[in-house]
Amino acid sequence: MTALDLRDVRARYGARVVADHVSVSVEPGGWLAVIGPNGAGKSSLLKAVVGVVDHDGDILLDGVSLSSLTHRQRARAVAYAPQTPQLPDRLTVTDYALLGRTPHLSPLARERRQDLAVVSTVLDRLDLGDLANRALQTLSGGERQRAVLARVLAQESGLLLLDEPTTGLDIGHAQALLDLVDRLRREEGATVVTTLHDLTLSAQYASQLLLLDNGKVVAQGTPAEVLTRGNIERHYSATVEILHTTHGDIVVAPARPQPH
Ligand SMILES: Nc1ncnc2c1ncn2[C@@H]1O[C@H](COP(=O)(O)OP(=O)(O)OP(=O)(O)O)[C@@H](O)[C@H]1O
Repeated sequence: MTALDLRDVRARYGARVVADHVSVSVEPGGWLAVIGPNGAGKSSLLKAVVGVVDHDGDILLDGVSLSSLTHRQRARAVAYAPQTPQLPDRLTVTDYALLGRTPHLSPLARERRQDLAVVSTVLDRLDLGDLANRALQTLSGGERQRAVLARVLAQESGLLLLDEPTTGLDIGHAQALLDLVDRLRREEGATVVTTLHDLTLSAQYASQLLLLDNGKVVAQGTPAEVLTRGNIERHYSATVEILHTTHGDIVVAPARPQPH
């Protein structure tokens, strides 16, 4: 169970600030979706939490500053799936997912039976069991995407940072993946932060949204508060309608502008 607090966080590349004044709290087991147009600073904000992009301000995990954790403590606490991971193509799916167990092993130790069991369960949950012995380079785009998630889930961290986890997945696999993450959140108390371009999915899975535009927080709150037609038209320059499923979930539908 991990609570995440960002207090006036600024993510920057040298002097170039790409996300500024970000303050948000995610309760243990909560799901925050960071949304916004291309280049808004979403990935950079996630990378600041992982520690691979410089930041100012405070990032706290259960009240403890991330900067005070050792590399190994951070690796145990935070699991991260980048948007475009560089994959070691020759590894099999199992060996790649086992890399997620590294923070749990003592230095130079080999993985234990227990680590193999964790990986095997994760692969089954992600519908990758049949591909366990295949080399990554032989997988389809969506299968590779799921292999990346397998490594992340095998890490069994309290905080999952997933940058565009549904990119390249068909609607069924996207839904299955988000459902699985949602189950980990509900049953095991994992705290989740995702970036998502699919606003409908962000509304249906996240409890809280943070809308970034050009590095600034322009809206934050529940999906209903953030996903208004005005906000989306203003910040994405898109024409949309906000609809609802029969269960009352928000659907953000592109509405082709009518010719005059
Ligand atoms: N390594 C880097 N060095 C300098 N600037 C960078 C670097 N990486 C990203 N940027 C810039 O930071 C800004 C935010 O990029 P970021 O990738 O965080 O946006 P994003 O909201 O995730 O975009 P997208 O939806 O297109 O993935 C962009 O202007 C980008 O050009």
